[in-house]
Amino acid sequence: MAMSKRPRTLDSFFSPPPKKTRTIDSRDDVAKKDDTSNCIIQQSNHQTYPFAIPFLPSDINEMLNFAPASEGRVINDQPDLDLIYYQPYIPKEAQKDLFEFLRQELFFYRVKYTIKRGNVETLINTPRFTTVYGLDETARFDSSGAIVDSNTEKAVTKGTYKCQPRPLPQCLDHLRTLTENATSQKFNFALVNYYASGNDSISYHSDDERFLGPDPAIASFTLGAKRDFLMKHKPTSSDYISEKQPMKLQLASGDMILMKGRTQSQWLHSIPKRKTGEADKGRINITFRRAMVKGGTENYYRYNVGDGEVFRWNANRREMTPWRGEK
Ligand SMILES: O=C(O)CCC(=O)C(=O)O
Ligand SMILES: [Fe+2]
Repeated sequence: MAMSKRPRTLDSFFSPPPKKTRTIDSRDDVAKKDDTSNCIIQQSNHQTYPFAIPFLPSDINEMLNFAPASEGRVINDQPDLDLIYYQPYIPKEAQKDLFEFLRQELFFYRVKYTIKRGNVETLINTPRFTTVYGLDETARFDSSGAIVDSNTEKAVTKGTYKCQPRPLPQCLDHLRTLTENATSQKFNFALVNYYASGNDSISYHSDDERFLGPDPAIASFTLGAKRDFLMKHKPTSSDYISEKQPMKLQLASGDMILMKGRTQSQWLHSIPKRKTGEADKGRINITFRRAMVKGGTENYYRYNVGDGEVFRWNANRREMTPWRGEK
């Protein structure tokens, strides 16, 4: 991770055109000549990406050197609750640019899947845009973008994964490294949600899947619109107040909440639908997590990429539109 620690200078973005396209970083990160402006665009690419994702612009990158922008506040005054709330984590000057960069440059999905309750199959339309990058601890991407076993370093055999895992693009990998350093936690996945309006939401759930191991730490970022984040204790025989009266955090752009300890095993969280206003500006949520086994990888791609069409932000129409291979 030497690359992400060194502040990148303007030079590496606007240097003379190279003789030929050359590989800059591990995986398929490449420097490409942009014919219109005659400058070098560094981008992350991989055979699984619908399109390449530019590196973080150098000004955003430099502003992120000042993250975390505030000290984390511990919230553990309720049974089993264990949070650190950075209000904000992303410096003020970088919040809007980072939000707009990620909304413009990432590809998203609107995942549909069926669940079976007893004998009835129900079609679920995920009420938000999603995307995911990463691989569980049993494997990693080598410098060519191939998946290799973490222990043997040998390429995993075809069919080891049913899904098609994707490496984190540089822009998310950089934020991951910063977050790891600030929290002393390790992460191998970035899940991204885009809530286009108050009609997009996530219902009460906990991220307590076995593939995360016991008491997982999850770092959760907000960019863009402010949204209410509700938390309530799971039902117990102790009848805690927090089982019925949810706690409300108004997550604002740049905020990060680290959920750890017994938070996932004992609490539920949600982003409820909202009628109008602020939410229509759109909100990005990024969660960094650490999946321990292959089942985690399969689960994350199934529910955050799925097999439907690709969406991309359309700056003219100011909405996510189906992407059909232009650019
Ligand atoms: O959007 C958020 O803040 C929460 C997202 C979330 O809980 C999840 O993706 O598991
Ligand atoms: Fe969650």
